[in-house]
Amino acid sequence: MTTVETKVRQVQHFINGNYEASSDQQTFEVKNPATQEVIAVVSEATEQDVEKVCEVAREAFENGPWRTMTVAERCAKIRRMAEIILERKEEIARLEASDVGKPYSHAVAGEVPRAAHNLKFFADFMEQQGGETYPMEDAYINYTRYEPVGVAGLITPWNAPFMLTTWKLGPCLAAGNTAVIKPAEMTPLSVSLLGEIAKEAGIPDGVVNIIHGKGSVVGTAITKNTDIDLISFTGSTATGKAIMRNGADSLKKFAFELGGKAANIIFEDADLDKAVPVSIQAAFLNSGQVCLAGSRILVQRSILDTFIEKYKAAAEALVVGDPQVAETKMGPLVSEEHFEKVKSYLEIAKEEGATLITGGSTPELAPHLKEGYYLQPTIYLHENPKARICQEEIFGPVVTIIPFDTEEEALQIANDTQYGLNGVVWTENLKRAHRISHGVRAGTIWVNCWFVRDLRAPFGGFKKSGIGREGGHHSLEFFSEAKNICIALN
Ligand SMILES: NC(=O)C1=CN([C@@H]2O[C@H](COP(=O)(O)OP(=O)(O)OC[C@H]3O[C@@H](n4cnc5c(N)ncnc54)[C@H](O)[C@@H]3O)[C@@H](O)[C@H]2O)C=CC1
Ligand SMILES: O=C(O)/C=C/C=C(\O)C(=O)O
Repeated sequence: MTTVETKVRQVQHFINGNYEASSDQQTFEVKNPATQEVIAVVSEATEQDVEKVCEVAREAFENGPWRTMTVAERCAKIRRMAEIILERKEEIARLEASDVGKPYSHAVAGEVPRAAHNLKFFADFMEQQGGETYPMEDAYINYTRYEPVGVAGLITPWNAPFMLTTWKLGPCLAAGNTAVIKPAEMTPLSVSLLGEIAKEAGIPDGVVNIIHGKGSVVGTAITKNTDIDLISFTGSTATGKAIMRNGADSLKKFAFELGGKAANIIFEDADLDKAVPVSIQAAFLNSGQVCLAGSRILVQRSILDTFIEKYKAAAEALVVGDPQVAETKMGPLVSEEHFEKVKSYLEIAKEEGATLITGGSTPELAPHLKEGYYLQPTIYLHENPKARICQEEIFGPVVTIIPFDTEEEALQIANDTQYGLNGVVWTENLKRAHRISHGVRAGTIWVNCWFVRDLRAPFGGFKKSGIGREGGHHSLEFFSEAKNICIALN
């Protein structure tokens, strides 16, 4: 029995407090990746629509009440958004499951509550902010204020649409900016609800705006628009580069959280009872469509056979199926195009001489899922860390085990990548844990755990994994302009 939603939704832009169609009435369809059913018809913006939404957000910033209202009043409204999200969490999680294909159980217990927390956290955090003061003997005193930057373009990806949009919207609003949100065209459903949620929470019209359409058209138009002062983007490294090029003429501020190819390093003294299940999560959560995925598992050779035996059994035990069903641990890939991209790596692995440990084809599925974009959890073993499957971000349920002998070799392999978003280390040796954590060139290192998030901590990537940091005061600084005021005391 499937609980997959069959109603076709109409999704429109949210501009100045109202949902509306595109000026030319163009739309595009969105499909459920588990079944290929059409689940939504979405308005597709023209460049003129983008101009309009940016003007609305600019007007709301310059002349609306948002940036000048008290921080307490602003933050109360943001906290109310968080409450509404929790009140509607089942509905939002159902949408995320039918749009992205991620298990409902994960969305309802993990990502949607985290989305509410993103908003509440930044509202609370903003209220605690102070500033700096620098007295110059008894002659002058300097003090700083943090003021909003202006209009923010928030361009978000398809893998965790609702959670990742609120991760940007929280600090953007708390700091007093207005927003033009551009959700990924493949997964716009949950994010489109943020318009009505903002309105119900009492956020003034024009502060939160949402515009739908292709990245190449709508994303580019937002990036080039002179009413937009800054862009916060999460997505692929290639798109990050395009945004930087297109935003250069208008000299925008950028925060980029881009791709990854994290090393998950398992030393011979690791507690495998913990390392194996967490490394399964790290590889196959959201079908591996996670920028933080531990998709290169570096295993010390002395425990290679034991690790492979346990890891293979755990991967084969994962329930792959209907994202709407409680038992499902892994759903489909997000789209046909992405499915084909991920499958192309199975051919590449064959050509590169990788050893297939398990997976590599479509799983046995219930009849209603036969058209879905499903792939088994797939594990390869490869001795060559330079192979493409060890270097490129596959963004699917495909993981490669790479053996190593010494600590130095592990570090060398871990750092032999263009990416540097995160790394994972499994060892019971405290000194080694520190040594490896210091040696891996990445923005977050998890020791004996993975994807544990404290929203105060800096989050972002080294190398091609990003520019800048999000989290705590890092986010607020990005969404603020610091102003120094110097006062003569005599
Ligand atoms: N969180 C992450 O790190 C993510 C990484 N990826 C990686 O990127 C690969 C490609 O996925 P895509 O859907 O193509 O991701 P993408 O980076 O193209 O899409 C992310 C967002 O950027 C927008 N966008 C696309 N082109 C744009 C442009 N020129 N200007 C402004 N905005 C633009 C999209 O509409 C979407 O809202 C994946 O296979 C995966 O490897 C994709 C999504 C998220
Ligand atoms: O926890 C965060 O703030 C960010 C998580 C990012 C992803 O899940 C992703 O982009 O894949």
